[in-house]
Order: sequence, then structure tokens, then C-alpha cells
Amino acid sequence: MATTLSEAYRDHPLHLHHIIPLDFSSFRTLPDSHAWPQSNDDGSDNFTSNGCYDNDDEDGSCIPIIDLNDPNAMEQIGLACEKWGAFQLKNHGIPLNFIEEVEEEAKRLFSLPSKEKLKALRSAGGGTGYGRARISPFFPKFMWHEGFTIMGSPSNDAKKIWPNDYKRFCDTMENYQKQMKTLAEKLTNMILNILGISQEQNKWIGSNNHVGAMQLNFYPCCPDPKKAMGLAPHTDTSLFTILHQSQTNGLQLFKEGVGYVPVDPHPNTLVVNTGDILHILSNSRFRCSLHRVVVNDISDRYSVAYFYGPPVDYLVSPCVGDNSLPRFRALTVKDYIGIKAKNLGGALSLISTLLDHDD
Ligand SMILES: C=C1C[C@]23C[C@H]1CC[C@H]2[C@@]12CCC[C@@](C)(C(=O)O1)[C@H]2[C@@H]3C(=O)O
Ligand SMILES: O=C(O)CCC(=O)C(=O)O
Ligand SMILES: [Fe+2]
Repeated sequence: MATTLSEAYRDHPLHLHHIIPLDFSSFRTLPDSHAWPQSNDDGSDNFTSNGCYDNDDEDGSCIPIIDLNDPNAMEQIGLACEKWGAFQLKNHGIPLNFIEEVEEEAKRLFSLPSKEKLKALRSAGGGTGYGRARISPFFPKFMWHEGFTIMGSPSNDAKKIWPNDYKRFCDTMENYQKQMKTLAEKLTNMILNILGISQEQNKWIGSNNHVGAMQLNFYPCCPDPKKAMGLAPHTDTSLFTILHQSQTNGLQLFKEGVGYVPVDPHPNTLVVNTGDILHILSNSRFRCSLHRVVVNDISDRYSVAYFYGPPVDYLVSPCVGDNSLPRFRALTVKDYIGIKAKNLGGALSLISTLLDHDD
């Protein structure tokens, strides 16, 4: 039987202190465990309030907003993935009131007292439930963040929190994944088309044999936001990720030579960012977007991420043109997850075929 995503993570257990979040509500000041050394890689000084790079390059300086109904959408998506590894998508077909419902359910969950949420704590070798971000062990300080991971039906975890009233939460999250999957399939077909990869090789698209996971993120209002980190810099282990961010700023994307660029919230748009799998598959033609989340002292921030990709036993093999060589060795998604679980940001260079390992 094919391995599931949960099983792929089971072989890489975490220590409990890397899973149990702080009870943020009981802190009026930033504890030392959450105080990060200040960085100077923040490029946001160079940006105007709408997240555009303040130079003369008029149409290439912001993370583009792409209309899915635009006849040129496919071409624009290709350019955005090459230049930014991300774009914002409008007319994506997911009704706004449904997205708001998902956000309401996330708020209902995260506003529970800590002791209630801990009933659904992710286990050491588990993939789903409540806890810190999986990348926590790679950083010396903890993040100002709580997460809830869902793979398929969240009923096992939700029943622990709401024994008699889990249905609304489960129905909403399952419905969201269904709608995200449909959108993700549409985007995948476009992306593979751009890369010249045949549908024949990718029969998993449109089947139920895919990876789809969801992460509800909560970044509480923070007493000392400049010293704190919402979500530390990372790339996603997906083909791409579709993100709904609430109307609160915080998400930033790293741009070579510039620094961190804010990804400003726009009502009714979804952020799409490329992940490691697409970076490998595209033979690094598409950037894999390094991103992080900063926090603020005015409002809570919520986001909902949907990670989409091929099944865990799929062999990811770089697509190469006539004159180019593969920059990565071919490997299964499961093997890549294993390498990343031990090396995080170093995973891509470990599978690089280039001698100088600079990619
Ligand atoms: C399907 C996924 C994608 C995961 C692992 C698994 C479930 C939880 C996801 C996240 C969500 C938060 C950031 C991240 C970096 C993390 O720590 O957990 C993501 C990670 C990845 O993209 O690697
Ligand atoms: O909260 C956000 O805006 C980003 C979340 C994220 O990067 C993730 O869940 O992988
Ligand atoms: Fe992410």
C-alpha cells in the first residue's frame, strides 16, 4: 500500500518541547526563549506601502497579482514563478464567504484556553494536530506562533477538543481541502504545461493519490514584535502552497539582492508560492520561495495554508531541456521529506548534482 504523508513524518519524531506551544495569553513581556537576535536583512525600507520595490522598473517590481480568468494567466504564472516563486491570485473561484468561514473556525479553535487546545497536541511522531511549527528544532529560539495541522479529515483531533461539537469544524476543513484541491489541479496543469511536462507522466493529478495538507496558523498580538519571529524563514515542502492570509500584514518573501519583501494582503486574493518539489521538478527554473512571518503589537494574525503535491512515493525527477543537465538527483517525495527533516534549508544542496553545491 502507498505511504501516506503522516507515515512519511512518523520516521522523524520531534521532542515534546518542540511541539508544545507557549500559553501566549499569560505573557505581558517577551520571554527570552522567544527573543531573536535582531536581523538587518529586512528590505522593507526599500518598499512602498503596497509592497512594491521602490525603483523605476514599473511592471516587474511587485509580487504580481494574477487574474485566473485572464487569457494570459498561464504565461504570467510562469513569469511569476521564475522571478518571485510566488504570486497573488484573484478570481480563484473560492467564494469569499466560505474562506471567511474557515477563518472563523480557526479563530474558534485558537481562542480556546491553552489546556483545551493541548488535548489535540501533535504526538512526537505524528503529522496532525495542535503544536509548534515542524521546523522549530532548527532554530535556537521559539516562534510567536501556534499551528494546527490537518491531513484529510481532522475528526480524530477535533473530537478530542469538541467531543460533541466537532462536526462544523471538520465539515468546513474537509470542504476547504476539496475546493483547494480543485484549484490546485487547475494550477498544476498550467504549470506542467509551461514546463513542457506531459500529463501522461502525471496521472496522479485529479486522482485521490496526491498530497494535500492544511495548516491553520495563529500569530498572537506580540508585546515586543521587533524581537520576535512569527514563522522563521523556510521554504515549503510542496509543489506549491495556496495561502489565505487575513488582512493583517506579516508575510514576507525573500528576494535575492533585495531582502525580505512584504506580501501585502489583498481582499479576495490567495497567495500561491512555489515549494521545493516544484523547484526540483523545474530543474531550478522556478524559484522556491524562502519566506517568513513577522508579528505586530496591534492585532492577532491568522492564516490558512494548503500544501499540494504529488503522492509521497512519486519519483521527483528534474525536467531538462535538450541542452541542460539535471541539477538535482531524482528522488521520491518521501526521501526528500526525510532529508529535509534532518537538514531543513540544506536539503536542496544535499541533493544537488552541482559540484559547488551553491543551489
Ligand atoms: C505538508 C506539510 C508541510 C509542512 C509539513 C507538513 C505539515 C505541516 C507543514 C508546515 C506548516 C508550517 C511551516 C512548515 C515549514 C512547518 O513547519 O510545518 C510546513 C511544512 C513544510 O512545508 O515542510
Ligand atoms: O502565515 C503565513 O502567512 C505563512 C504561513 C506559512 O508560510 C506556512 O504555513 O508554511
Ligand atoms: Fe510556508
